[in-house]
Amino acid sequence: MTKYKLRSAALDVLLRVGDGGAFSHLLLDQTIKSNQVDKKDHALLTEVVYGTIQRKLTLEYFVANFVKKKHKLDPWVQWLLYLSFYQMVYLERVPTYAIINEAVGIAKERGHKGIASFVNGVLRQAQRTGFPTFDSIKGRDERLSIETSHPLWLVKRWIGYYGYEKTRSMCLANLETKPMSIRVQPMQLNQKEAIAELEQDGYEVAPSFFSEQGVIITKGNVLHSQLFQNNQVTIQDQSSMLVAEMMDLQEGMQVLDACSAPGGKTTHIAEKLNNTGGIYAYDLHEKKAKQVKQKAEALALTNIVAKAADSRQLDQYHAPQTFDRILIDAPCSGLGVVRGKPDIKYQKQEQDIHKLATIQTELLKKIAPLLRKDGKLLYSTCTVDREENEHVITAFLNEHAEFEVDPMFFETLPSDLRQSSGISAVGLQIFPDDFGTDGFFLTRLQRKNG
Ligand SMILES: C[S@@+](CC[C@H](N)C(=O)[O-])C[C@H]1O[C@@H](n2cnc3c(N)ncnc32)[C@H](O)[C@@H]1O
Repeated sequence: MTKYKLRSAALDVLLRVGDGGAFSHLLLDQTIKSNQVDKKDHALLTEVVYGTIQRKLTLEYFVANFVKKKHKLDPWVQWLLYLSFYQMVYLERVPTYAIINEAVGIAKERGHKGIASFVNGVLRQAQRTGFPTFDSIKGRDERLSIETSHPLWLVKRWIGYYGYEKTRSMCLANLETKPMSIRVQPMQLNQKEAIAELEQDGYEVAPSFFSEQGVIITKGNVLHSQLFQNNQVTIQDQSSMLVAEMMDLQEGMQVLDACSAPGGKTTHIAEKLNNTGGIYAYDLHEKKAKQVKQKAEALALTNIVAKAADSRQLDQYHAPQTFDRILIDAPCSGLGVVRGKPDIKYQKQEQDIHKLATIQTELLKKIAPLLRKDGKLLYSTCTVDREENEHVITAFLNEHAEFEVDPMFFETLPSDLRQSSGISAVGLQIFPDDFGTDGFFLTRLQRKNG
């Protein structure tokens, strides 16, 4: 694929993400497949698409500096300018003349000569004068919002919760590339063996302290490795791996996974049970339950029953105090994973958080009675927001005097996490700038005297 076609494909993805709201990682995978993008070009296409979305607010600010009536431009012209500016500012290895030539070619093909000459003029002016700094933006919060490309409401919300310095640090971390991590299938090999095999194949890797099954990939595309192709490892963020690690699982247990699709944590739980006991894995729709079944099959795990149901109604199928362990990996705003899924930060609105907090509270209220007397319930989200995390737990505990946070949860955390600034009386908030992982919240509840 020529570099020109590659950028044209990137523009198609951006247009659909920008205007249709489709998730970028899914669309990118489809584009790579349908355009038969060479393996060597995957990285550039991915970088241009993710980088442009990641920096969208900054790029809008740059474009507004050169084009007075930006809103009058067709969306594809706007995105072509963002895409080109992204490369000019952040991709030093791509020569500016090539970026301009290709943008002009795309503009000619999709529009007409007039648009091509407009695009040429804008890009050449930026090349001549350079890009504006952020100093002239009035207001500290506004400046942070544009400089790090996080919506102003989110910046203000995080500052309110965590202070300016922490917010700035999180916003900057969200612009960096996160190393991929994998979870080793323990019935096939262990962390040490996986590390040895990957190193032998030229990967640079390190063990994760979040999970004895976790391996961090610092160099190399693990999707191309034999271990991944043979289903001996699965892709999972380290924070997400901590969830099953903190469930205090033992062989033979009966487990409920109330929000299970696509099955990352269900299969981890199944592995920790060494394929014994039983896991009821629920999610809202048949299609989602199928994802869990497929993941279980791929990893040769047979202790999972995946079903479609609204988990707020599980009392119809299961008697009170049935399960040894329960996981509520709740639907959430996903603000802890914007580094890997940058479109989330523009799609989510503050009202979504309020709605999600209501669902989370309902899930907890309806599911907690299914926990056995001496059982443990783990609540987690992949978001950084007190309303969905600490406040949901606090409100639940205020209304359910028979439950408490399990003090052993804190004592059994990996030691680096025990020192973390995200520890509170009701759980652990992992921030995206703390350990190079996704932002996550987790806590463990039990019945008092349990
Ligand atoms: C954070 S995701 C779960 C990720 C999953 N635990 C994993 O590790 O792969 C939350 C899931 O909750 C599901 N969900 C939302 N509301 C639900 C409900 N009322 N009952 C059951 N599942 C629900 C969503 O469909 C979504 O798949």
